[in-house]
Amino acid sequence: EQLGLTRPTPVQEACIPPALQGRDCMGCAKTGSGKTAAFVLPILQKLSEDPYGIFCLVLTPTRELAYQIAEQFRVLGKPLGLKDCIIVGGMDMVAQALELSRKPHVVIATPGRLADHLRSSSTFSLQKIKFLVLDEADRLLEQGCTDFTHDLEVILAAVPTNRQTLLFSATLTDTLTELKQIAMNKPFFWESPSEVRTVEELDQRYLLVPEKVKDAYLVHLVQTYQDEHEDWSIIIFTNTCKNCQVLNMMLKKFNFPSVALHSMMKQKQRFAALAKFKSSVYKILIATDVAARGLDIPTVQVVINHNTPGLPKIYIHRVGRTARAGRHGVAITLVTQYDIHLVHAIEEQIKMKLQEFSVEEQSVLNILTQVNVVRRECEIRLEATDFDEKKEINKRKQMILEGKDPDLEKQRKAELAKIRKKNGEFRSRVQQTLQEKKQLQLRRKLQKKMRRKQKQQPVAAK
Ligand SMILES: Nc1ncnc2c1ncn2[C@@H]1O[C@H](COP(=O)(O)OP(=O)(O)OP(=O)(O)O)[C@@H](O)[C@H]1O
Repeated sequence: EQLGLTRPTPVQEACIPPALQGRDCMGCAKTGSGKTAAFVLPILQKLSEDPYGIFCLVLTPTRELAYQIAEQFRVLGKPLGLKDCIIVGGMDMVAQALELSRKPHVVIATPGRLADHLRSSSTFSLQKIKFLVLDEADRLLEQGCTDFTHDLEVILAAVPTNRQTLLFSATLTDTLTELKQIAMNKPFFWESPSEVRTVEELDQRYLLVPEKVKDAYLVHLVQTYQDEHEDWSIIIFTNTCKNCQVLNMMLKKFNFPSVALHSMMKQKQRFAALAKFKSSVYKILIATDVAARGLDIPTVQVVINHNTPGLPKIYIHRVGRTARAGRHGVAITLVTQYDIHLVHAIEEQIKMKLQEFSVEEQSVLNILTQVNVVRRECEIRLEATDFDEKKEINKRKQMILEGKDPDLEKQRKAELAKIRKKNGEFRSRVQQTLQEKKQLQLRRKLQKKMRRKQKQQPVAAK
């Protein structure tokens, strides 16, 4: 009541009772529908009945999301005097180990850093946890650009089997089989009943643009929003860290209040950028998919996809950063001639058609040359800062911070690739042998049949 939550959302209404009854739960509900409170509330209820630490472990794919979930635990758990602890990469490991040893009630972690702690320290134990939560569960199991599977193995080996497991996401269905191996206790499964996979309050548009004039369209869209709206904030998603950085430099050149968020930034810069965007110091956040999932920023009215997402799932999460908790929002996807098949795949998945967004072409043409010149200038400036080289250095630094040896990691990856290649070759050899055997059997059968026929023919002739 104090927080203005007067009625449960459908996913809360469906999943809180079975969670309170002690059942494992898998909740698949649309973006912005209150999945976080759907697991936080029953956990707090159970914790209040039998408080101890470490009572619950929440895993989530990004560091920003871990802080956001912790915030929800803090707000809802304040009357209980809840003690939480956030374990994510890019932050001081010693301080984290100390916090873990103090037995907080709830640990909210990204898998990589938590697995590192488990490998390297014996100052804490997850052996007694009652709840294991995987938020954005499908992402945690995917082998995407960040592969969590090895770290998950380490974590799952450290938690008890008699725990209660809660899995949530807006896109669970592709990974159901894998998820059931984690929520083993005949999980209660709930999926929002609507066929369309995005929220009704979201106006979904596409804008067909030639690749070379994409940025001019982007500048035009942002300018229009700035001119026509008083209270506005936009997230622009782009495909790479470098593009994210260039676009931010470019929009700044045009005096737009923008800030970037991507994985090549230092963690402190990432948090600062997000905090300033949340508090509307900056009205535009340019981000890679590190911001695609889970972030709950109610003021975001527009999402612009500077590139069409390659996977419908990513589209669903990106556009879900607006139109949250019953609010309205717009998502505009810039589509080039090469991306039309991607839009079709998205439409097929979300079960609805995107509508065309109309733009006054002349206004775009008027700024085209200027935008392209500014973009080129920004690219040259960025190249001068060794951004690509930094990427390599950052990767190595990050690994060292996480207690890994970069060279060993490289070697490990190469060996893994070798094993995968060998396995692939072995599989194809087996398949080939099987096929050859099949053909041989078929040939033998045919020969037998022919022989039988030949034997019968002279008899018939007689
Ligand atoms: N019962 C409720 N009534 C009103 N608002 C709610 C309720 N429960 C949660 N909310 C609010 O809805 C917003 C979205 O919730 P939340 O971030 O949990 O969404 P989500 O389903 O996890 O979305 P995503 O799939 O994008 O991660 C939050 O600001 C939260 O405070």
